Amino acid sequence: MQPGQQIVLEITDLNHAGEGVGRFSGLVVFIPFALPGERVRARVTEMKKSYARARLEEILSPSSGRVLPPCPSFGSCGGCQLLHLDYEHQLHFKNKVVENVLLRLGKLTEVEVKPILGMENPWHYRNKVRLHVAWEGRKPVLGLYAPSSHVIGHRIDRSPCYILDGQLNALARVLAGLIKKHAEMLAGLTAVSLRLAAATGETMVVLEGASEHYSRWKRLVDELTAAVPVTTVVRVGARGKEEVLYGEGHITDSLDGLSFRLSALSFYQVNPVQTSRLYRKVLEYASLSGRERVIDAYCGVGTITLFLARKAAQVIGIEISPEAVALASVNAAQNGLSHVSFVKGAAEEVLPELLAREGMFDLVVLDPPRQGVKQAALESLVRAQVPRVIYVSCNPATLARDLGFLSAQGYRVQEVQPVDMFPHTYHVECVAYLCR
Ligand SMILES: C[S@@+](CC[C@H](N)C(=O)[O-])C[C@H]1O[C@@H](n2cnc3c(N)ncnc32)[C@H](O)[C@@H]1O
Repeated sequence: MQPGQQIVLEITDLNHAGEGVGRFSGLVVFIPFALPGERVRARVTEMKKSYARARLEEILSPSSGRVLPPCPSFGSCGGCQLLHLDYEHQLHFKNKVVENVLLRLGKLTEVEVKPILGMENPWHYRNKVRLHVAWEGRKPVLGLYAPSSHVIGHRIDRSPCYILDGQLNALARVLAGLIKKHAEMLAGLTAVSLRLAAATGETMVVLEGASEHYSRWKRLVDELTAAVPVTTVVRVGARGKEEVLYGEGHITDSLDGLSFRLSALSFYQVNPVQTSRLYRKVLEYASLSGRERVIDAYCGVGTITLFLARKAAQVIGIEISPEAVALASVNAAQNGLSHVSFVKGAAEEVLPELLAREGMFDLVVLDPPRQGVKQAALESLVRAQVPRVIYVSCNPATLARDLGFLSAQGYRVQEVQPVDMFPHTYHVECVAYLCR
């Protein structure tokens, strides 16, 4: 086999990124957009020692799960990878990814992986989008990047995004028109993020970029806020410095009876329907009686912390971002939860200190970024013999690595519940429950 060669092969699997996997002359071949059960013709694009990559050219016999992608940008936009696969098959694929990775990377042979919690309506679910501004000569174009590139793959003025909330699609269209109209004033604008608080309808627009002429961006803000309901507009400049251009600089959402203030850079789950199911699962595993002392590590603006606090005696949140910690404290106060506190710092430093200094905690919740939990934090759980741990993860590979470590150190992984937070993409969220 060599680059440029045409090959015909059967697709037997999908890899973690949703690409078709087959074999040719004994070598594994990855083919984006090919599906298991298909026989395809493909052209080899890359050869490595242990695998090859190829471009799909013709589907000789299609999979029963293949559907026509509704979005005209599918394939050229980096947002969705699975729009060609029907939703039931997507859910099945995600369950398999989790099972395989727990076995392969975590060496966990006896873990029960529950059937993934899918969405009843898996469309227009996202409450946030980051749109890039690409300058085609002097003309700015607003859209989503193509896969692994800095070229616009989906222009938001031409067609809506099928996984983005309808209100944000409408806002994005108006914004794209205004950006084109005011092109000469917007030098330096690189990206625009839109966020919706789905329960309250409040919206935030975040303009990103560096310019010597920010004052000129004001025209855009004036016209935008006159044309569509926008709650606040913020500019984020170099080193994450925020400047409020309109409104208060934050929006407020509510989830299961709790309200959360969010600012331009706060982490907040992007799928409100599934977030509620995810957090309820955490609460179910926590099975709190009201007497427990709990730590919520990687707590963001205090979302899971406050869910837990309604049922626990004490909850301490740990978070590295000072802005998120400040919002978490505001959120605790505005929900009237006074037995909650937050510590600013890295979980790998704060968690060992808290566990050594503050006596026994009944439960630790972990919800790290994609890199997973640092070794020092995991070791501190083992040392302190924390009886129960709940691990929320957006990356099955690091989840498997960390569960593998904890299970070798005396924890038993009772159950793993995948939750489909990101339909039509290869991403999968999980909640794992562990006991000593
Ligand atoms: C996946 S988010 C979870 C936030 C929150 N639990 C939620 O559901 O909204 C991960 C959070 O961890 C924070 N973070 C990243 N690295 C950290 C570290 N080393 N120690 C503590 N927090 C960290 C990020 O700022 C982010 O708020």
